[in-house]
Amino acid sequence: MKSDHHPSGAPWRNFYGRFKGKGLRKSQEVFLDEDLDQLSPGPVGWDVNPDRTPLDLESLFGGKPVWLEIGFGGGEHLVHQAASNPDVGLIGAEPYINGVAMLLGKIRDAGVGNLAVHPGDVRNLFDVLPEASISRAFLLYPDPWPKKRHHRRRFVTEEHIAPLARVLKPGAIFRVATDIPDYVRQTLQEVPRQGFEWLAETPTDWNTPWPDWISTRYEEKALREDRTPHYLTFRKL
Ligand SMILES: C[S@@+](CC[C@H](N)C(=O)[O-])C[C@H]1O[C@@H](n2cnc3c(N)ncnc32)[C@H](O)[C@@H]1O
Repeated sequence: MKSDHHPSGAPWRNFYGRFKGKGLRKSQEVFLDEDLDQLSPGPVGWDVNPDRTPLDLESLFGGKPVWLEIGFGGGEHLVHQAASNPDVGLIGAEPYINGVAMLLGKIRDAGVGNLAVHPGDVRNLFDVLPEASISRAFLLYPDPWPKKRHHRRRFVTEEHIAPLARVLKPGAIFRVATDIPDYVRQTLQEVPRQGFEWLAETPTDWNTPWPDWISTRYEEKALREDRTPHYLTFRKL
C-alpha cells in the first residue's frame, strides 16, 4: 500500500518554496535552488515523482551498489561515505531543510558526484525504491522520543522497519547508532522481528565504532553530555 506522508505531492521546488522566510537565510534559499538543479544525480523520491514510478537506480548510479542514510542531519557521515566509497551510490533522506542546505555545502566542498538527496521523509522514498535494491542502510542517532507514550513514534517500529526491509537486498547491512539505552532495547527487540539478525560482534562490541566511522553532530553532542554511543549492526535475512 502506498503511504501519503507528503500531502501536497508537489515538485521539490515548491517543497522549498514552502520554507521561504522560515529560518533559511536568503543565500541558503538561492543555494538550494541552484545546487539542487546542478546536483548529479539530483533529488529523488516521490515528491519529484508524483506518479511514483519506481526509481531507476541503474540509470541513477550506473549499476553501482546503493547505500541509504536515513535522517542525515548535517550530512557529515553521508559525504564521508560518498567520498570514501566512489564505487557506491549514496542516497540521503532528510526533511530538515537546514540540514539539506548544510549537506549541499559539504557536497560542493568535497566534490562528490555519487550522492542523491531526498529532501523529505524517507517513507516517501521507500514508496519509490524497488524491492531488494539497497545494499546498506544507516540510521544514526534517530530522534530519541524519550517519553514512554512516544516510543511508538520511534523509527525502529514496524511502520518504518517493514518498508526498509522490503527495499534492502538479502544480506544487506543495516547500521544503527544511538546514545539512548532504551533505544538500544527497542531496536534489538523490533528490528529482528522484521527479518534481520543482529551481528553482536560487528564491530567487536556495541561500544566500539565501525572502522569507517566518523562522528556525527549528534554523537558529538552526546559525548559532550556524557552519554555513551552504541553501535548496532544487523543483516537482512
Ligand atoms: C537526532 S537527528 C540525528 C541527525 C544525524 N544523523 C546525526 O547523527 O547528527 C535525527 C534526524 O532524523 C531526521 N528524521 C526523522 N524522521 C525522519 C524520516 N521519517 N525520514 C528522514 N529523516 C528523518 C530528523 O529530521 C533529524 O535530522
